[in-house]
Amino acid sequence: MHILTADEMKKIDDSTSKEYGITSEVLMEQAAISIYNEITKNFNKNTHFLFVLGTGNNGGDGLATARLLYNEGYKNIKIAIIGKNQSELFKKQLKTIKKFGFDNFIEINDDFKNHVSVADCIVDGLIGIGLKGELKKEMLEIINIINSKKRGKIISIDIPSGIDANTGKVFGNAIKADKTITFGSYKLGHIFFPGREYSGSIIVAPLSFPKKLFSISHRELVTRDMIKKLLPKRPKFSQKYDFGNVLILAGSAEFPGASVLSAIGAQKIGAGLVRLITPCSLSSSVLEHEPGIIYKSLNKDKFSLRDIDVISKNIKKASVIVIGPGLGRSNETMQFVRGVVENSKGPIVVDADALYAVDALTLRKNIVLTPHVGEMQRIVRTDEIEIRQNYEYTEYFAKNKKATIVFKDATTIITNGEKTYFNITGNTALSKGGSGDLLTGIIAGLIAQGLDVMKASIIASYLSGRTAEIVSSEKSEYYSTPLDIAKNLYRALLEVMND
Ligand SMILES: NC(=O)C1=CN([C@@H]2O[C@H](COP(=O)(O)OP(=O)(O)OC[C@H]3O[C@@H](n4cnc5c(N)ncnc54)[C@H](OP(=O)(O)O)[C@@H]3O)[C@@H](O)[C@H]2O)[C@@H](O)CC1
Ligand SMILES: Nc1ncnc2c1ncn2[C@@H]1O[C@H](COP(=O)(O)OP(=O)(O)O)[C@@H](O)[C@H]1O
Ligand SMILES: [K+]
Repeated sequence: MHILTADEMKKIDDSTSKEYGITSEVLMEQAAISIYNEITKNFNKNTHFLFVLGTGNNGGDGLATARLLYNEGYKNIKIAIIGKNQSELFKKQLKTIKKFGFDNFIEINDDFKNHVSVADCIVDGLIGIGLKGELKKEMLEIINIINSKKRGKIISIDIPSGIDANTGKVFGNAIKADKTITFGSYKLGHIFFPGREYSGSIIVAPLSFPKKLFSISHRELVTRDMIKKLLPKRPKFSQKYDFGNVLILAGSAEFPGASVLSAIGAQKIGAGLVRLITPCSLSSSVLEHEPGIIYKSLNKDKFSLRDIDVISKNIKKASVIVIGPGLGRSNETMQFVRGVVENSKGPIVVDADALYAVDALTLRKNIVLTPHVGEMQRIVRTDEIEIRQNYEYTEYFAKNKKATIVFKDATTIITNGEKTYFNITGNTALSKGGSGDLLTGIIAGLIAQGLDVMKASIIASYLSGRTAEIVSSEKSEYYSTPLDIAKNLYRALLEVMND
């Protein structure tokens, strides 16, 4: 499913109307029917509704929904309208609902708090994708009152009012919805925090937008369907060399565990051969965890440039190289990273400490960088909030450097600067040292099986997140560890395969 900016949505709306003759009035009626259907699934005719509406088309959707409910015998409906500049469609909807005999409009006065507190369901149609800048004071006060409500449900039309549809940023404050019903496709504000949290559960009502118009966007949500299509095939008439050879250059005396998780990740996702080379011997044997891994230590503290000669055969044979997890950041090691990248033409996953060498590397499309927030911030040299909420930085960086980036966060961005995918599986079970090392191994294991770096990164992000959800539903987000995720990867895999 594509993920849209507010402008892209407006363009699609425009083309649907001008090129296909399906007018905004028709789309608004469809939007209202979708909201009506959702509401009537969960509430009955005794429900006390309060529609809190702005005077744009988001408010227009609200008026049309209230009218549909009223017409079907839902009599406990109140409508509060905030604002002066009524859009054309809003004006029409206001006339229409009055024609149906509805007249229970309430004022925003001292009684408003009581109306809010007695409502079983508040429908928020204050502002949709038309939000401009910081909220005006009056709007802010109304949102504060609605959010302080102790009981009942809040349903937002299109996007919680106060959330920027392009970034998920909160402008002053925003409605904390239990559910959001949006139209056509997700907007970026639904999938980036804090907007993602304010949206509650999200329902996408298709309306009559022609599907092909959505290709205006180069951004997509990673879905189970997508993963099912992308998973590499495992033909029966094959052997280990058909599933690739992963070379992992990782670890140091200080961080022995990271390399093990990467190796296990590559092995568990189905790579034919996984070879782990660490500078020093690991304190706990990788072989105890996964005897199938081929393991060698160079018996030294850390990697340095001259080790390239020792491992050059392995570099040549590898279908993909992982470099970075637990490597350390000494100058010698950074030279080693550079040497490995220069000595290989194949795909490389550059992670963790190896990301410190990025400025000195000549990147290319089949090199994937997998920074977390701190690493990304350092690479693009901007502050944390900016980088977490501005996917365009990441896209620009990928394009500029001609590399593929997996920017790991609660919403992960996977981009080569031309196409961008957002993964939203996962939870705080992954907010633990080692989750990224595991992810890196899974990405490499998929590249080894013949996928390009984008596809491999999409699948790996989805599967590690989904496995975290499955495992933590039994063991809690506190208890689940990266090793638990690695050992349960099969469950997310089977879920996708059997879907
Ligand atoms: N696109 C589609 O395909 C379809 C779109 N549809 C619907 O249309 C919606 C978009 O409608 P839209 O463009 O009229 O804008 P909208 O979200 O109502 O916002 C404008 C209102 O917000 C107010 N306001 C803004 N900023 C503010 C601030 N900072 N602080 C305070 N107030 C602020 C602004 O007030 P003003 O600035 O004018 O005083 C005005 O009243 C979309 O979300 C969806 O629900 C559906 O019908 C189905 C098809
Ligand atoms: N709250 C969260 N929700 C979803 N995914 C998360 C969350 N926190 C972390 N993750 C994921 O967990 C992984 C953490 O990676 P990273 O910070 O590099 O770990 P490490 O370097 O310790 O191995 C990333 O894939 C990230 O997207
Ligand atoms: K809204």
